[in-house]
Amino acid sequence: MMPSAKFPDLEGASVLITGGGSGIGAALVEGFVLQGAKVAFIDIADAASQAVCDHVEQETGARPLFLKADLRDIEALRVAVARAAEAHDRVTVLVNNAALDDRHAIENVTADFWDNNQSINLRPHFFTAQAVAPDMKEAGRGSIINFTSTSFMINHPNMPSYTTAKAGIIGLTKGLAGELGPHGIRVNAIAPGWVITERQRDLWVTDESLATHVSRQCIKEVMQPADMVGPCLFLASDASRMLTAQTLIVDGGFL
Ligand SMILES: NC(=O)c1ccc[n+]([C@@H]2O[C@H](COP(=O)([O-])OP(=O)(O)OC[C@H]3O[C@@H](n4cnc5c(N)ncnc54)[C@H](O)[C@@H]3O)[C@@H](O)[C@H]2O)c1
Repeated sequence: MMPSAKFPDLEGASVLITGGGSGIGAALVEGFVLQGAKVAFIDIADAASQAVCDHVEQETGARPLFLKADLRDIEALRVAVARAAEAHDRVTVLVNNAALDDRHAIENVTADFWDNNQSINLRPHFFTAQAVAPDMKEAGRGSIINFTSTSFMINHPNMPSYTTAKAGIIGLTKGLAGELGPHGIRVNAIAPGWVITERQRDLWVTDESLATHVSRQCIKEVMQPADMVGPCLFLASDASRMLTAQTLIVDGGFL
């Protein structure tokens, strides 16, 4: 369920989201559009992203801007950021959401696998921030929200490269917050617990694993992508004006 809260300062704001073509990112696209923001999103998946645009337009009457790019390609990422600013004015809210949570056994990880994994799960977070920073500095304000994960806090097995990147995102968040704070730019992270997206259902969820997980949450409900929207809007808006360099854990009280 989308949050009922309204954040008037987000109306007309230029928002850029990575990985908006499915899962949590698609919910974020819709959530910001519902606030009246001008939303662009970067994704590699064409058909899924067009479907998100169609759905959001049908629901809200406003069509988000889909920018097809592979975030591993820094030059393509820079072009996409520039196109978002051209279309919607300078980006003042950046949400680094895209990721790849492929499972991997330690003994099978090659240097190429490791580098490829980091080039999706950690590296773009820096380079998108670098690309939007000049415009945010000029505006004298900005909010950058990086999606990390509770997976590394709960010693999640089977994906050490992913969990390494997710831990790194917190260091990056703090480092950027210190550097950009004097310009009025805030940088925070959101650490979701288990959010049941289509991909989770297709690949990793079993009835048993989900029931066990939910039983350990304080709130005994399966988390949905829309549950990430409210915390993200709050961090994007001036309601959180003095909140920076922090990580909001949104896990239903699992930890
Ligand atoms: N779903 C969960 O349970 C969960 C838990 C903790 C953290 N998170 C974090 O929340 C964020 C969103 O997760 P999700 O589950 O919705 O992910 P998802 O896998 O469902 O969606 C990720 C999106 O990123 C896009 N993407 C992947 N690689 C890309 C690339 N190279 N270039 C451009 N786009 C690319 C995909 O096409 C997809 O649309 C991620 O940062 C994830 O680590 C999710």
